[in-house]
Amino acid sequence: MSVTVRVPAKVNVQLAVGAARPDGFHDLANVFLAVGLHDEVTVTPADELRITCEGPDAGQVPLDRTNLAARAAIALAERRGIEPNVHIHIAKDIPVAGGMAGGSADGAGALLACDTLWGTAASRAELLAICAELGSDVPFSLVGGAALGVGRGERLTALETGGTFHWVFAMAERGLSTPAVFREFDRLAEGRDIPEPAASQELLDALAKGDPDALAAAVSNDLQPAALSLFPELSDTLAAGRAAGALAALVSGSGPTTAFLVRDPESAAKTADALRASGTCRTVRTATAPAPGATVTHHAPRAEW
Ligand SMILES: C[C@](O)(CO)[C@H](O)COP(=O)(O)OP(=O)(O)OC[C@H]1O[C@@H](n2ccc(N)nc2=O)[C@H](O)[C@@H]1O
Ligand SMILES: Nc1ncnc2c1ncn2[C@@H]1O[C@H](COP(=O)(O)OP(=O)(O)OP(=O)(O)O)[C@@H](O)[C@H]1O
Repeated sequence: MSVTVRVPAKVNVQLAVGAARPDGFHDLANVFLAVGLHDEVTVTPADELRITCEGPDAGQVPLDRTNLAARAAIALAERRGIEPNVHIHIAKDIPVAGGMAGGSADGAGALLACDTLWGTAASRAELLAICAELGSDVPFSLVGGAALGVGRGERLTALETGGTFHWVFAMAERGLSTPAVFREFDRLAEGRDIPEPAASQELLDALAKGDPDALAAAVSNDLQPAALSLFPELSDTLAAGRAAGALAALVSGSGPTTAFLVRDPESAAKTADALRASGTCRTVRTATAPAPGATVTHHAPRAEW
């Protein structure tokens, strides 16, 4: 028996960040949009917990119990008093440490895959609670679509989207650590009053209408100055995308992946070509949004030999 789950990456179309809380986290108004770049997580019964990973960034993925997919399997097994004896294979297409919630996607994917494999029948509420324990972005990886996340970003409200949005993503030569970017945000914010984070009504209306021009006018990312401070070369990538005619250019979440909103598939191809030619990034991908959340794509008995 094996189960495969497909899980999307995300881009944050608004990331409003409040002051650091006593627990070190920051309150957010985090508008997530799931995009059509995916990891696939396959689980198969095994003698002990084991992780393998394939894909261009596989070398950077931890294969021990710190992997979010392993932590998800362990969390569910502990709740049911069973052993997490499963082989987890990750086919990784989401950039690692790119600000697109790749590790979170694998956590949500492994959780849904193990629940299906083990027949543990967790409710949606229990799955979401386990996701929130694993990381702030993990609940969104499970639900996908578009959502507003408050608190650490883990308390979600689904959002309406009125159409398909076209995106181009430029992956950088190196990663950025999410905690380091939040620390840089705190450093840059020192001595300033930080307003309570709030979702922008213009942005929610633009999503609901499916209007790319209105969305482009409303996107914002409070972590962008911190990401650019740690990785100044990203300004060149943003400038290259803007010069190619992107409607909006922004850092995705904590970066360093940069995201370009474009009007249609033709503009996506043109912007992607210009970014590739600019020599300011490692790889370039196009994708549409919103994409569905974690989905079981394969659930079958192991082939008989
Ligand atoms: C930047 C985003 O990707 C935007 O969606 C998320 O806020 C980060 O989500 P994530 O990677 O799932 O983050 P977590 O694993 O929960 O936390 C990693 C670290 O990021 C910082 N962190 C994260 C979320 C948050 N609301 N405030 C924070 O300050 C903390 O230093 C934390 O120790
Ligand atoms: N399944 C996983 N895939 C990738 N990285 C993982 C995984 N599990 C744990 N990690 C660790 O998490 C770190 C961040 O990886 P990840 O790809 O999730 O970053 P990210 O996309 O920037 O995250 P986010 O957008 O949620 O802030 C990696 O450097 C790695 O050490």
